[in-house]
Amino acid sequence: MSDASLIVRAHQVVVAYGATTVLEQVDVAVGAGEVWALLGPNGAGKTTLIECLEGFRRPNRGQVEVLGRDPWRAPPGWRALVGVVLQDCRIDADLSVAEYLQMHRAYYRQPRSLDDLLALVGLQHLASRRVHRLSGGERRRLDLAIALVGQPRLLFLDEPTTGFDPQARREVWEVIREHKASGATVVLTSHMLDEVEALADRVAILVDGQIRREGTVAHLRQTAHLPNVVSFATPAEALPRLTSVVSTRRDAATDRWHLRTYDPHTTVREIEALTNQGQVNVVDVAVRSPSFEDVYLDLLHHVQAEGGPAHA
Ligand SMILES: Nc1ncnc2c1ncn2[C@@H]1O[C@H](COP(=O)(O)OP(=O)(O)OP(=O)(O)O)[C@@H](O)[C@H]1O
Repeated sequence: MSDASLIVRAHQVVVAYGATTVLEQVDVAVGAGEVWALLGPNGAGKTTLIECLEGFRRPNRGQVEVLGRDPWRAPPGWRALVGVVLQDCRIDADLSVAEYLQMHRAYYRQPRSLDDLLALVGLQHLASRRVHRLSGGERRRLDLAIALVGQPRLLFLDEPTTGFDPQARREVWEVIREHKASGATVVLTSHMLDEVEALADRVAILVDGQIRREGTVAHLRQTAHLPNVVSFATPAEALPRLTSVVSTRRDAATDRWHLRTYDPHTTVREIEALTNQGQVNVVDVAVRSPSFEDVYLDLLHHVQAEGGPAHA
């Protein structure tokens, strides 16, 4: 990726709070139209890094360039190109949803229409509701609408769907995908791994102030190399040995076997063969690949065991 195509670039960024260094020579490169997700345990330094990219914090050392500018010294026009949904947006104003959005629309030369914004986040029916009377999830939707008022080229989303019901989460994912489809770039921070898997083109894992793993979800899955689980129900209390299986476990309460395997196709064929030979009577075969949460936890475990920095 050439530097010219980068929307977000950080080079050797260092941030310290007093004597404690919380970001250690962090590099970031996010291209136009990408959804880049930043993961990491509590206290890893994610918010600190994102604040540097948003221009709310000045690194002690290193360079940051976002949309071609140093965010810390960027001109007012730059901020209009950037949308931000913070983790905890407190809105104290005694305004209705529509009035609040209108107030934000006034900051932009070419804002989205009010109707468009309300429809985008599903708040049409609450346009006249006082903002302070919104539920947590409804307020979060308003936060997203505010970030999208100016049709930003770069959108920062910090835990964007906290407090959303499952249907609302999917709707917001669609909004984010549509925004990306319009050519915008998204920087996402979330502890919800299904959300990250659904949205992110690339994922970076920050641990103790260093990006220790980075890549597509598929790449990280391969790196983790976790087994699949083939499970099925059978009254049989013992199974013949299957060559493709790493380990087996029987759940006596449900008469269900769980077989860990790196080659689920072969395992399923081996089970079919046993059934055809009349050796066991197997029903309800299911194959489960590791979730992205399993993958993340496994990578984190390895990173923490390694101690020092080691990029995947
Ligand atoms: N203003 C501050 N002064 C001193 N220490 C701070 C300050 N802000 C954050 N820290 C510390 O810096 C470290 C990184 O904090 P940061 O908020 O960036 O982590 P995070 O990865 O966003 O965590 P979380 O997932 O819990 O939101 C933490 O140990 C935190 O306690």
